[in-house]
Amino acid sequence: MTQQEDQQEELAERRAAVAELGAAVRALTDAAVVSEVDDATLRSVAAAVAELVPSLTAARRERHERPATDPPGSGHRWYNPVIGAGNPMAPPVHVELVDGRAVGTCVLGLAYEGPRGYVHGGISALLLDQILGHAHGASGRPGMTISLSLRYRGPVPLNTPLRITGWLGESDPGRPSDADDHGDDRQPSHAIGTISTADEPDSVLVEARGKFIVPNRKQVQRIFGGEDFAR
Ligand SMILES: CCCCCCCCCCCC(=O)SCCNC(=O)CCNC(=O)[C@H](O)C(C)(C)COP(=O)(O)OP(=O)(O)OC[C@H]1O[C@@H](n2cnc3c(N)ncnc32)[C@H](O)[C@@H]1OP(=O)(O)O
Repeated sequence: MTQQEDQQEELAERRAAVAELGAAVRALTDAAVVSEVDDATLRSVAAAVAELVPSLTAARRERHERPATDPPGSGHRWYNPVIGAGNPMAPPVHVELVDGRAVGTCVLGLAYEGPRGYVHGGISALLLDQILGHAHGASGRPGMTISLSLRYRGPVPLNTPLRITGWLGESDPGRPSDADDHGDDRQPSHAIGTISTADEPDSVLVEARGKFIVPNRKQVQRIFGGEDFAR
């Protein structure tokens, strides 16, 4: 086996272990928010969970440090709060590119509740921001959101397969389209997204409109210390 194959196998192992822990803690979260067991049981589970923390934090990363799952150039985000299999707060949403559109699927449990039985509006915004980011990134220029507005047309049901779709709209006609003195394309991209149930994809429950920019060199330096932020 070559050294590169060795590294690939190690990476796959690491990602599988991270996804396993993510799924286990996600199941724990789901159990915690639906549980109606007695107080003594809640307290004993709380104590048992608290005892587990030090075994995880024995080796930890800090802000700006890459996790072992996401080596430079991979473009992976195993702890992303929407798509990351390793992040227990992520549903996680499974995203595919279909005919230039980003299409996400997921089921949201009671941990994401806003109005009783329905998804919290902030969670819908989180999901849409991410899917718009994928639609923008699909053009080969991953960017950052500079504005996001939502129209909540109908409540989004929990425990129901959902479909989240994002695509790019027309560019802003009021702005220059060519590289200017910043040396970058300064024209923000408009992205549009929707949430519906998988059963009724044409019935839009939430609609989002966002603007994305591709940070120029100075901005990448200022915000990310010069590292290619999308890779
Ligand atoms: C496959 C992969 C999947 C990848 C999938 C990944 C999906 C992840 C999706 C998650 C996306 C996120 O959540 S991103 C995180 C949320 N977003 C952020 O944190 C961005 C926070 N904002 C900032 O840091 C800043 O505002 C900046 C860097 C964007 C701009 O600040 P600045 O450099 O001081 O510029 P400023 O003077 O404010 O800007 C003046 C005007 O120029 C515009 N402008 C500024 N920079 C640019 C630019 N680079 N390009 C165009 N336009 C620009 C501004 O919008 C503004 O327009 P006007 O207003 O005058 O019209």
